[in-house]
Amino acid sequence: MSLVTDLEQNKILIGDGAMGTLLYSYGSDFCYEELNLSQEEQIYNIHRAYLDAGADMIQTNTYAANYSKLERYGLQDQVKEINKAAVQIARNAARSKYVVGTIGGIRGIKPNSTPLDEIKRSFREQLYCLLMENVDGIQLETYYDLQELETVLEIARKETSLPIIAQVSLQEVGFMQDRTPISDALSRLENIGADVVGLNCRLGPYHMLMTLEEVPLPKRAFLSAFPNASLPSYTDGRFKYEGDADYFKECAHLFRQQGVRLLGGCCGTTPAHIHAFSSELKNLEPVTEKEVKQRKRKIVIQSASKSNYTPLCEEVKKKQSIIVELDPPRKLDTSRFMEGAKALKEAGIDALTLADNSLASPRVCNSALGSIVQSQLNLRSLVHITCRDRNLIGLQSHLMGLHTHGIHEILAVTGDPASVGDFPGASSVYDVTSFELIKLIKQFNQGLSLSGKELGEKTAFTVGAAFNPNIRSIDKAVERLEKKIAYGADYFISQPVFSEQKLIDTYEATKHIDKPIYIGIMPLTSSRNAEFLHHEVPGIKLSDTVRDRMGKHKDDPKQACKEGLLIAKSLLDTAMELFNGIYLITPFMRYELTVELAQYARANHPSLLARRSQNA
Ligand SMILES: Cc1cc2nc3c(=O)[nH]c(=O)nc-3n(C[C@H](O)[C@H](O)[C@H](O)COP(=O)(O)OP(=O)(O)OC[C@H]3O[C@@H](n4cnc5c(N)ncnc54)[C@H](O)[C@@H]3O)c2cc1C
Ligand code: MET
Ligand SMILES: [Zn+2]
Repeated sequence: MSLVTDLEQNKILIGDGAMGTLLYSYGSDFCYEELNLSQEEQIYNIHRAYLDAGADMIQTNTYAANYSKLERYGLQDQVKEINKAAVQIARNAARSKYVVGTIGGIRGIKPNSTPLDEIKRSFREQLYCLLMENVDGIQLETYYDLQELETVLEIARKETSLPIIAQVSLQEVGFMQDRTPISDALSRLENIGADVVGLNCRLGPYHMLMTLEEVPLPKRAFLSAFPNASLPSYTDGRFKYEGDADYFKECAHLFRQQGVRLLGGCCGTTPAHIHAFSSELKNLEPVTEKEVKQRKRKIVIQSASKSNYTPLCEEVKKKQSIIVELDPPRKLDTSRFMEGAKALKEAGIDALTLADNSLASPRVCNSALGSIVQSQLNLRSLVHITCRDRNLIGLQSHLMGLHTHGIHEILAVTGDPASVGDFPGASSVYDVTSFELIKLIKQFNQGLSLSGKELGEKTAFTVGAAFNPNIRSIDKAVERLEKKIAYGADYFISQPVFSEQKLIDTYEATKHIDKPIYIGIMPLTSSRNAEFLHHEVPGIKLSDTVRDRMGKHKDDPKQACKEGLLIAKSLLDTAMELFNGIYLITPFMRYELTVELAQYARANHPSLLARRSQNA
């Protein structure tokens, strides 16, 4: 008799429930799979408890017993011992019941770049260890990434004719993380040769049942479901699941009605949940027909404001343009900031850029100010977003807020680490890199959140990325530009450049790049400012001539400032010969300096002037 023949003979089989969360509830907090070696009896007792509750099939305690996951505990060299012990314990407990060797997905819910090659290596090793022992089948479970599951299932199918159960985890009702409908995912797994296809983990019966309503009965496979007990709560520093196993009694019938033939539990479930399933379904046959619900197609609409919005990067491709950074204040009074924004608007700039807590110190929220600037001054705002201050939840909520405020221009940057700022103990989040942030923003333009959830509208963001031409090897910086383009960057904004030769070198190194580059120009305000930048800011080097020129006015702040403006104007002239975009950086809220530079550019560079009169 095999598991599959049992299923073929119109039986509903009951699987076991959670292993990991049960061990956690008993106080284990290390590597659950290691317990196969050190706490054999405890694992045996858990298996027995599930069997006594009515399970027809149990899983080996090997969910994470592969190289990639054991490596976190320094146990990567014990893959064989751990899997071997797991099967032996389960086999002893199961007696005549089925034992399946469980292998869990490696890629989690967070976008995870564990390469497929590593996954394959890790998977093969664990699979061989399990197959060498006496298992009745293989259970592949908790796969968020369909590509990963398809890859490992293909391997497993070639290696064994034993029954294979292949289960994905829901992202939301009806869908995988990459927006593949669950019905398509399960049919692909069936086509690769899985004997049982289904769902496990992350969500409970409610979401799984709604999903299964849209899933037809597979033709050559059987359906399985291993729901979580509930959503978890976090209380007193511990994760907890609702313990109400009676709820699973009613659910058992609903799963049966959806055509499920193998029913077990995942996180938070206990022997009591499995008993609820088994006692309700004991004498019932599975359904052989079902009505499948068709999902209503949602229409994703283009953002209302997109139709009449011309992105900065489109404008700058045609004519030169100037954007100016004016950073939100560190204090609550925003009057000088607003005066500056108004003066810059009058000087004819194309956009105001607002940093995101630059140098990792808190400032008035740039999106709040950016929104006020747009609505009160009718001046385009370009807000910077760092990966430092917001986790994936905060980042996405922030993007939705920007969209709501009609802000479409974003500069996506890593962000100076918290250690350089006013709160060195604060955490630097970095859930995503600047590359991934660019991609995430572009996904919003498809109307999808990071996890593939529909946003109901497409955003109209254009994404700038940072470019640092001041590093020693310009080629490396250019490589990063190319990579950022591959991730979706529409244009670049550079760190300030302080030498004409550097401008020329930068032009030469980037002239093949077909995305606009805004070259940074920042007026020096004093000799001390020049020396600080030269000596203390990574990557920035001033030429001797510039330092000498500023040094001559060490004791005369007014003259030093004038000299700084002269230097900036000269750099501006060169930059405007070479680049279409200019990015003026306002030092210390001294907007009169960037106003003067913007006016100078207008007066001295006809192409910019021409565009102004065209727009007028
Ligand atoms: C125009 C502009 C605006 C900025 N605005 C802000 C802001 O609002 N708030 C803020 O906190 N910070 C801001 N920064 C600073 C920025 O976040 C940091 O300078 C960051 O280290 C570089 O940003 P990035 O996203 O381009 O980094 P990336 O290019 O993604 O680089 C990420 C990491 O790789 C390293 N790296 C970069 N180039 C190379 C290379 N060639 N080889 C090897 N490693 C490399 C970097 O040091 C960094 O640690 C801004 C920078 C620029 C240029
Ligand atoms: N079967 C595994 C366990 O219960 C599944 C975990 S899903 C994160 O430990
Ligand atoms: Zn689970």
